[in-house]
Amino acid sequence: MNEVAIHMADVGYQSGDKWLLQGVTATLARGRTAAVIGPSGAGKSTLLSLCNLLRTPTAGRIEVDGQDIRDWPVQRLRQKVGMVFQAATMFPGSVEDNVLFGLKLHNRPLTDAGRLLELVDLPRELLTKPASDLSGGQQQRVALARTLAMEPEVLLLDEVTSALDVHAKREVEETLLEIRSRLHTTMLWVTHDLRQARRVADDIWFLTAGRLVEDGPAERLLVEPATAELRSFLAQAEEGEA
Ligand SMILES: Nc1ncnc2c1ncn2[C@@H]1O[C@H](COP(=O)(O)OP(=O)(O)OP(=O)(O)O)[C@@H](O)[C@H]1O
Repeated sequence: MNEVAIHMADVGYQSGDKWLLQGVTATLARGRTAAVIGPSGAGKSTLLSLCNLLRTPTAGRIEVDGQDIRDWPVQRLRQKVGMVFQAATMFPGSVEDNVLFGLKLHNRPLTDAGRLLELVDLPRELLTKPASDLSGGQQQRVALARTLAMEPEVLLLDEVTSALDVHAKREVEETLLEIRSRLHTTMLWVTHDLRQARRVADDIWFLTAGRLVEDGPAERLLVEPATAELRSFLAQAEEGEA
């Protein structure tokens, strides 16, 4: 197994005549979590969407496990690199139908959906309930269980707690951290919440205006940012927290 989970080399993404990302080069080692931070519109979601080919990079290359993602069969890539979004989408049907959705779609052996629910701290009694009856926090956990059913090695998390109230946010965050320590999942975690980034990140990727301005260990970047851009971003975010 490759020690590098994700490697990006000079990655760019163009939409129309606008480059939404340019010259992104970064490496995420297996088992680590990088918090992707930066101002609104910096390209954070775009960067995530390139990693499982929801969008195709216009320039450069992205490797997962040492292999160019364009060489992966896309279903295999998406099984290996799972994604969870800000607003959990529940499919019509029961919680169980939702948890097993990906496995059925890919004709994979069905697993114990109750065990997956327990992994995300939900009681298995919920399996038979209509998914639409659950609270936002519970739906986000079901979305996570649905992704975990595919046994991904990498999780792309796009503001997964930002639609939740403070209590549910901390709970879903804790669940993710437990999953990480149990399954050693590598995570690329977009967040607007600097406090959350401090709690969860091994590494920081700081994007602004489509460029990766700084990346490296969180304990260094969050304490001694090298660039004026990151310094000013952190100062503003800290002001917002006060
Ligand atoms: N398909 C598209 N075509 C053109 N522009 C787009 C497209 N998708 C996103 N954008 C623009 O690209 C830029 C980057 O968007 P993106 O959603 O990746 O940023 P972000 O850092 O995740 O922002 P936020 O923190 O607000 O979610 C924004 O200016 C956005 O308006």
